[in-house]
Amino acid sequence: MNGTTDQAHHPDRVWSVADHLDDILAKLQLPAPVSRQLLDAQGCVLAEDLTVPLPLPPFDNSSMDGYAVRAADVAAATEGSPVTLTVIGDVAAGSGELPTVEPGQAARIMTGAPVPPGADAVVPVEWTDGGTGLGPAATMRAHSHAPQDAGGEVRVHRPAADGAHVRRAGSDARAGEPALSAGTVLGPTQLGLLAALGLDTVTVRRRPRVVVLSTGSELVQPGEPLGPGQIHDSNSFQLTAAARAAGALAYRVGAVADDAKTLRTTLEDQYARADVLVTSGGVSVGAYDVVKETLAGLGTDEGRVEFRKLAMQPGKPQGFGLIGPDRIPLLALPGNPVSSYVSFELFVRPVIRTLMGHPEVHRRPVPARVTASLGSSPRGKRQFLRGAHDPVAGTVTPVGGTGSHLIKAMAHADALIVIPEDTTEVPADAVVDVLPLGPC
Ligand SMILES: Nc1nc2c(c(=O)[nH]1)N[C@H]1C(S)=C(S)[C@@H](COP(=O)(O)OP(=O)(O)OC[C@H]3O[C@@H](n4cnc5c(N)ncnc54)[C@H](O)[C@@H]3O)O[C@H]1N2
Ligand code: MOO
Repeated sequence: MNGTTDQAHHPDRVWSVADHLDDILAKLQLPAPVSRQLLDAQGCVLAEDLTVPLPLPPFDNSSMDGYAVRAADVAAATEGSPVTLTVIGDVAAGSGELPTVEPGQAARIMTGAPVPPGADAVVPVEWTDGGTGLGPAATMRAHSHAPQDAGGEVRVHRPAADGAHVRRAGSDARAGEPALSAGTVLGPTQLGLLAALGLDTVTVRRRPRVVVLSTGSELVQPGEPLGPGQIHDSNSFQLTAAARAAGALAYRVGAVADDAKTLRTTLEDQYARADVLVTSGGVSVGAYDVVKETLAGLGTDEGRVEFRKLAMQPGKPQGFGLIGPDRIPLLALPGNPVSSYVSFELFVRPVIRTLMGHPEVHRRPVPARVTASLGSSPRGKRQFLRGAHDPVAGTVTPVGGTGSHLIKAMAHADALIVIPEDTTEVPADAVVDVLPLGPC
């Protein structure tokens, strides 16, 4: 705040979900694209338009094991009156030197092998006697057992039209045409295409490095016994896993006690490896709400974190700012486990997706019919309930109640049910928006 009347940042302002999110996204700076080896780019977003450098396939090749022939030679072939051709050799996949097929000749050819000069069609081996003289063949004989089949004669029982069983050079992709456009998420098939095009590296947006730390003197690591008043730190695991699922490289820092100095030095230690900092806990109005105390009091050189009230439930108290010399975005989420997870979905996930250049920044809402009454919802707040979504039936069933401590119920839900600010009752069979929480 600048001391004058700044309505937008007045401490009493109640922020809408959309305004808080817009403010966060507007302050992000996209990192420069990087070059990555293909498999290191999996799941990343392409940062440049790519052009096909060479045709696919690079040369005319056979789609069948059989005989490369001149179509005119076999036009009259039938089983009763086969056409006999002289076999001039084998063309295997990877063959460099190719024989020329003259009239009356055939070259035995394997799937993927280049169609030799002179030939304009391929007759599958099943339409021939395979060189055996014994009627229709089911297969070629292995070269190691019957090397003589690379020569001699073959009887062709059926005609093959010009171009039959030939995969033309460039029939998949022509040199110079677009291969993939910037913004494409690189999955297995896209990486396969890049490899086929001969590219070994690709320019992508790098995955943001997200550092997650939880705060609270009551927190104990899983695996440790609980003392009086203690609970296990679940948020840092949940949020780190959620950051990974969103596409980030996420690092979990153990829970920090409610001590301003420790929190500050712990955060400073993370500056070098963080593109985004996420904290949980310590943001409400208690006497030990150390995140708020520490970050709200940062000097201007250290950045500024603003603590806000949002018109949402759960997730009312939120902090956001840019801190440290590199002005790293920091999102301070509320400590209640459901609140921190819902806040992650609504605010941190879009940050990660924006930084990685992802075309789908937001979860897409889908309509669903509620199978039971959702009860009352606070007026003026956007409420996010947990639900089990059945996309086939188009229904959603509430899981657990509204309490933001209900960790087990959340683990059994797969969607958030969104109740708009102006809705106060949702009866059974009403249609609501749900946000499915699937992997993409
Ligand atoms: N007088 C008021 N009290 C509270 C208000 C309010 O407006 N006035 N807001 C409530 C709301 S809403 C929320 S949400 C919480 C937010 O609290 P904090 O962010 O300060 O979080 P803590 O107090 O540290 O913890 C809250 C709750 O969550 C548990 N917790 C915290 N961290 C973890 C963790 N890593 N793993 C598992 N559980 C965690 C903690 O033990 C508390 O039970 O404030 C309300 N209070
Ligand atoms: O907003 Mo708190 O997040 O309701 O529990």
